[in-house]
Amino acid sequence: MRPPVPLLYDALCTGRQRGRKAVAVLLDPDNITETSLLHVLSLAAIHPVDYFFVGGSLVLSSHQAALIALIKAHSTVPVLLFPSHSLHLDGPADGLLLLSLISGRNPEFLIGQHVVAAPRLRASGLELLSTGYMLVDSGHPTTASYVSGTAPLPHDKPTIAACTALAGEQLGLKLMYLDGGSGARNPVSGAMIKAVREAVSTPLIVGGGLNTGEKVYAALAAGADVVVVGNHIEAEPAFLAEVVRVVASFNTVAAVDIA
Ligand SMILES: CC(C)=CCC/C(C)=C/CC/C(C)=C/CC/C(C)=C/COP(=O)(O)OP(=O)(O)O
Ligand SMILES: O=P(O)(O)OC[C@@H](O)CO
Ligand SMILES: [Mg+2]
Repeated sequence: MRPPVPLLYDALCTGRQRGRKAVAVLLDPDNITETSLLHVLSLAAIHPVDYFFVGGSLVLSSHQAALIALIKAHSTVPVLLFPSHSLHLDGPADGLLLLSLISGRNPEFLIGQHVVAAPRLRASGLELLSTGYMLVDSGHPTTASYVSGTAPLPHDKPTIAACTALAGEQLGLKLMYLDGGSGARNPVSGAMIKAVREAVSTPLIVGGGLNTGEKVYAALAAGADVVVVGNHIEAEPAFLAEVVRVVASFNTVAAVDIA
């Protein structure tokens, strides 16, 4: 099968070149029902978001494909699978964050899962976005670090994160994702985001514990191109409006700069 045209990746790169910031809402199939999803979709119709990421560290529920179909029935926003395992590939998504957990030293999450998934991924026709995924210590163990059996990057070591991202870029990974983990008590620091931003030229995604407008602002100001918000929108869907407002404030400035 011919690989799909890299529409999502091209849009990310173009957005980055123009200084445009983006927001992704993370929908965890284990924490969302059809009713709560419809509510988020109705809010996103008023406060437009750029991506829906769908995934979770465990995914015990079996309705991931149905949830994605529901998104597709109500929204044109691209859906990217954000799988933590090669078992979590179902649903009519547009693309997939093909994570390699470069902050860890567990071969299963650096290459093992990918080998198992490769034939299915090729047959899926999904746009694959190869992503250097870095878990960062957020003050307490997160499901993602526990499930992957890896130590996260130390919170106060931006240089290690920068070298890790640089190595990932040199290996050909096209996106970098700094993640404090779902529900992180402390989001990734501005110093670490800035260090990674300066080290690589790939688009940079930042998430984990972004539960106030100020934290979203700080991540974007430090150099994130895309912010991901999951838990706090699950708990308080109205937060979506605030996140979108903060992201839009950066894009207004970018538009004025270009004009
Ligand atoms: C190659 C394929 C298809 C899969 C491998 C994917 C890899 C390497 C994953 C890295 C390790 C990992 C466990 C990542 C978690 C990513 C994820 C979906 C995070 C969001 O889940 P959370 O929301 O943090 O966790 P909860 O489920 O606790 O909410
Ligand atoms: O759920 P939150 O804490 O917003 O984190 C989002 C995401 O980056 C986790 O992988
Ligand atoms: Mg979650």
